[in-house]
Amino acid sequence: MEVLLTPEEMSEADQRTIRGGTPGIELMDEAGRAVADTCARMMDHVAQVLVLAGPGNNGGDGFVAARILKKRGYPVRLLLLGEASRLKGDAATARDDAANAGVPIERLNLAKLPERLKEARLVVDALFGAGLDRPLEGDAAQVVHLVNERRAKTIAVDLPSGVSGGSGAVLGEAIRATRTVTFFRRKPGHLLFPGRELCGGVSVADIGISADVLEEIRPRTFVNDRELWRPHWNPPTVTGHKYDRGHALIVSGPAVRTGAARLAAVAALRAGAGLSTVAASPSAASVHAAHLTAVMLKAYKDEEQFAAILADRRLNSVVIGPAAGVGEETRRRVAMCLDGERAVVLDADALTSFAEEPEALFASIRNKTSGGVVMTPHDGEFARLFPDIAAQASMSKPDRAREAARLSGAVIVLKGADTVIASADGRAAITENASPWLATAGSGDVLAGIVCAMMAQGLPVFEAACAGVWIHGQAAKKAGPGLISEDLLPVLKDVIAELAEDRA
Ligand SMILES: NC(=O)C1=CN([C@@H]2O[C@H](COP(=O)(O)OP(=O)(O)OC[C@H]3O[C@@H](n4cnc5c(N)ncnc54)[C@H](O)[C@@H]3O)[C@@H](O)[C@H]2O)[C@@H](O)CC1
Ligand SMILES: Nc1ncnc2c1ncn2[C@@H]1O[C@H](COP(=O)(O)OP(=O)(O)O)[C@@H](O)[C@H]1O
Ligand SMILES: [K+]
Repeated sequence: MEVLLTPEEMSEADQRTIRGGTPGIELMDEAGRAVADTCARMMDHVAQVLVLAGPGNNGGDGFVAARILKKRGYPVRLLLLGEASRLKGDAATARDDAANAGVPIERLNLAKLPERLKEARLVVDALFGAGLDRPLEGDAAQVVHLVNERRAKTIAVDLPSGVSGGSGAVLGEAIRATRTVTFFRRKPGHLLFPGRELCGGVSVADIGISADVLEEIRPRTFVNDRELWRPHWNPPTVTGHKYDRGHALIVSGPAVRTGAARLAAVAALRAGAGLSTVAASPSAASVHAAHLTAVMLKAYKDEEQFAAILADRRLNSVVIGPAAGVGEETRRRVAMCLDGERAVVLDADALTSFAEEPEALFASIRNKTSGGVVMTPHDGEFARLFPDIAAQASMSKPDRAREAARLSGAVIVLKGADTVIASADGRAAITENASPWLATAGSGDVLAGIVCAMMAQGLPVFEAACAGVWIHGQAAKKAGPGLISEDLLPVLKDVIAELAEDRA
């Protein structure tokens, strides 16, 4: 399980380490050394390196890197943004050490920068890191613009300058790096877009901070990797029964919109639910009957018959929403699904149907005494249900999802290229295994089915949602470029097989 540290948590890790007896300058020396090592690895021969240093400790790391590279025989030049007299503490010490080692240090001059960039084979961006607290403008923005325009090979120290470590947002203007070297642990901004795209490859350097500090800091943001939820997933036992793996129920849309429910129902079965059943109106059921094999079918004429299907408690996890239709009928069915012990995945039209009265939906979710609820909105659906949270542009995606989880009581899967899963207890996981080929019609329906299957198998709700999103991403990798959502279904078998092997 990989934890991510917000800039505030990282600063706490630094401070705890310093209080524990490691001087800050030692941490800075290690950070700068890691940057210098990366520079050396990225150049096949000794050539000119240009270090751009900012006014804080990020700049301090740049001074250390310049000093070490100089000692190793690299021609180095350092350009300082702002006045040397403003440097404080460790950064001021690092500057003096670099000057004493003979590093040529100049004040950064915009007019001369293009020429300096032309001379350099590699640029080190040590302008701003975790301390970025407002948008870059003026000279700082100009510097970034000129570096990006030059398309020079660039190593970012900690973060590409201009990228927020907490949210991945670009504040004003940001460096497009070839590689980013960060320290101790990755930050959310390395995984969240647009930051992720600007980092290039990310490496994490050990700078002498002990993992013990994490016990005190208790980070709440994680990478959605396999380790996060794998301990909760089990392959079938030797003498297992299909009911041991749960029974997924997928509520279908009308006769002309049945595909979404089938995608979810087959996905649920493939993702390991012991049984999967589609519930449909008689006209929709006759369409399904021509297509379904291992998935079962139950027709219902009216609300009473729908209630009779729900009365079977073995159907322990339900998906409602894909192509369900927006309106009162869907709202009523959602309320019926929530009124019980089973786990519920609310997707697509089940979310949009409550755009006018989200509080009613949240009340039904909060009233639920057992069985988890997962909501799987994309940004548009999220803004319909949580307009006030969506309007807070400066809030990070994990914080938006956390707030929505707190408000609604559901686990929120906020979809996209960097899907975030968050729960009301404050945990949030960021996904990095998705493929852009998932942006295709019906892929969300497949995801809803997989998440439903994970809850049917008894995973706790947050872990079930994380597992579902991860498995969806792995399936896309296996299906490969050009996939359509139906292609995700057969390859789920391979993803599940690998999970099972992994344990063995
Ligand atoms: N002892 C420590 O705490 C360590 C810190 N390290 C480095 O220190 C960095 C954090 O250092 P700092 O907290 O000093 O922060 P930064 O060096 O990232 O930036 C802070 C400085 O930039 C200014 N600033 C912020 N946003 C600005 C904007 N938009 N335009 C103009 N000026 C702006 C601030 O007023 C402040 O002077 C990390 O990213 C990492 O590179 C590493 O050396 C490891 C040890
Ligand atoms: N650019 C992207 N990169 C990776 N995954 C993506 C991208 N765009 C969308 N996805 C994923 O594809 C799925 C699309 O779901 P959704 O928007 O509900 O579409 P649909 O309703 O067509 O099924 C989600 O799991 C989402 O996270
Ligand atoms: K930087």
